[in-house]
Amino acid sequence: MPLTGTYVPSRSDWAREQAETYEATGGAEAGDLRGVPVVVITSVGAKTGHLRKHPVMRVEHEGEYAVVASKGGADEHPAWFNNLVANPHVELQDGPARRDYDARIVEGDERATWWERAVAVWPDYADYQQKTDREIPVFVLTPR
Ligand SMILES: C[C@H](OP(=O)(O)OC[C@@H](O)[C@@H](O)[C@@H](O)Cn1c2nc(=O)[nH]c(=O)c-2cc2ccc(O)cc21)C(=O)N[C@@H](CCC(=O)N[C@@H](CCC(=O)O)C(=O)O)C(=O)O
Repeated sequence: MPLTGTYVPSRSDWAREQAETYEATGGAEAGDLRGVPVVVITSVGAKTGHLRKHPVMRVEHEGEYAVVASKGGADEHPAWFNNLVANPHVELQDGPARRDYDARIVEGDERATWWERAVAVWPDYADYQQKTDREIPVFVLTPR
């Protein structure tokens, strides 16, 4: 059941433009960041209940996806972190395919496995983690 509600664009112009172009073209345009594929997550705002869209790097394994709340190594989580905690039902668009998923934070060995997969796709994640004492959260999205 697709998410319904009012879409409110991100304050981050580059992320907003990438999300909107990606969605409008089924990933044919704005599909990558420095040549590495991205996917677009739609989440329900933890405070507003509005729909929020945020591109993240594509980290996929056997139909599940990792979503890394890195925010470039900032000391605070991205705002959308709170959305996935409060409202785990999200949509993920991978190219033209758009599906519903349940998001959960992973810890311990499971987190280590997914973190390794994420860094293999986007090595900058390791640099982001060096930049902050915050443990960068990893969500795993499982198809509903
Ligand atoms: C700028 C800010 O965005 P943010 O949710 O903090 O997310 C920051 C970034 O993570 C986000 O821009 C990502 O898309 C950036 N980003 C990546 N960010 C990552 O964290 N990981 C990635 O792998 C990643 C890849 C990526 C690839 C391409 C690209 O264009 C951007 C990429 C924002 O839009 N804030 C809104 C609030 C958004 C929101 O979700 N509000 C919630 C409340 C949230 C709360 O409780 O605080 C609500 O509406 O209820 C505002 O201030 O109005």
